[in-house]
Amino acid sequence: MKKNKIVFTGGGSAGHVTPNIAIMNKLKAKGWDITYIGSRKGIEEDIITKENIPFHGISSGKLRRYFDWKNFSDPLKIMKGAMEAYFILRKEKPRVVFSKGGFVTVPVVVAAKMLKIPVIIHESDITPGLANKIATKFATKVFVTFDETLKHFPSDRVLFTGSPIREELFKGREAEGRAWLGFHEPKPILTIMGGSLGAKKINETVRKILPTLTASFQIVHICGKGNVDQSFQNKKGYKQFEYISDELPDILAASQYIISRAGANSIFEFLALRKPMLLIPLSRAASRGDQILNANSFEKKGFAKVLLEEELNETSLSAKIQELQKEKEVLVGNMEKDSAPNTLEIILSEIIKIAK
Ligand SMILES: CC(=O)N[C@H]1[C@@H](OP(=O)(O)OP(=O)(O)OC[C@H]2O[C@@H](n3ccc(=O)[nH]c3=O)[C@H](O)[C@@H]2O)O[C@H](CO)[C@@H](O)[C@@H]1O
Repeated sequence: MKKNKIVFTGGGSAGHVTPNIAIMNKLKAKGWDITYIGSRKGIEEDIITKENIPFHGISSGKLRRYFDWKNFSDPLKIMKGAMEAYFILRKEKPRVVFSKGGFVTVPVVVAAKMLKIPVIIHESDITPGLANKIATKFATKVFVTFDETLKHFPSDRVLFTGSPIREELFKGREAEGRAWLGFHEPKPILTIMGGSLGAKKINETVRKILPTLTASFQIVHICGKGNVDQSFQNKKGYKQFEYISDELPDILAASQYIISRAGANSIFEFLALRKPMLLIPLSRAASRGDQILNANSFEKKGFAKVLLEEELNETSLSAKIQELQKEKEVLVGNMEKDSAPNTLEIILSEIIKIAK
């Protein structure tokens, strides 16, 4: 077995990748050697190679609980992925595989189990996704972001850690953010983030009320790959991006308000940065409803306002933004009182314990 090697996996959307960065950077600083396995051509390849971490791409397929013609071809892709993962792990000989979820992780954890390599998984959402449900069967330990999630996993293997947040996010500089955006007016900045892959209905509704919005705010709109609308490119006080990487800390530092999907990692980042947020969770029609639970938990704790996608239209969005402005101080006050666990320390010490 090679000394000090840990393999990370996770992908499909940025939420299954960015928390790994927080942990990998800390482990690297402690002298651990890190390698990543993700899907070929997935969002993870770009994000991870930018971090200078060796990346192995494998074949991956989606697991579905509903009929789709791809249900015939995807199992073959998953089997191919498992074989590829098996040979990578056999060569890399890590002490632990850390899996952040997403379909690509299933073949990796299966291969790790075959090679008797301990597996740790992290579940970000209140209820476990299908990939993590399967992966749990092969896991030595399961970390969870929400304490409400503890009941969904075997009590002897689950640990409440909270959400690992990249350190860079706390180093944002407001003035640099405003300068980079070219926002020089005193109006507050409202950042709209439709999840790491974008959100069509949020994008459309925002653009419909843009004249009203830009009268009160300067708008940063992260709309997802292929969703930038060229007809709004020269609109004053409105900047669109497909995805923001290195500049995100500065932009969040410059933002007074956030409108976002309720992806677990994003909302814990906004909480840590004390940003008043309006959450528009992905609907049950398009998901298993995990974001609705995430959003409801944040609303109940007084950290966020929530607008359901089914109720999203120009009028409801405008009204909720006004509520957000009115309740800003209360929301920030509640966030200030939150005592988050010492996530990175807990996670690092558990990983190292299992790796030894
Ligand atoms: C459509 C879908 O299945 N969404 C799921 C996915 O969301 P998604 O991938 O959108 O994940 P999150 O909102 O949890 O995290 C997104 C991450 O990407 C970063 N980011 C985002 C946009 C950007 O321009 N730049 C950037 O760096 C955010 O700071 C955050 O760290 O994983 C989450 C965590 O399991 C789930 O809660 C979501 O339900």
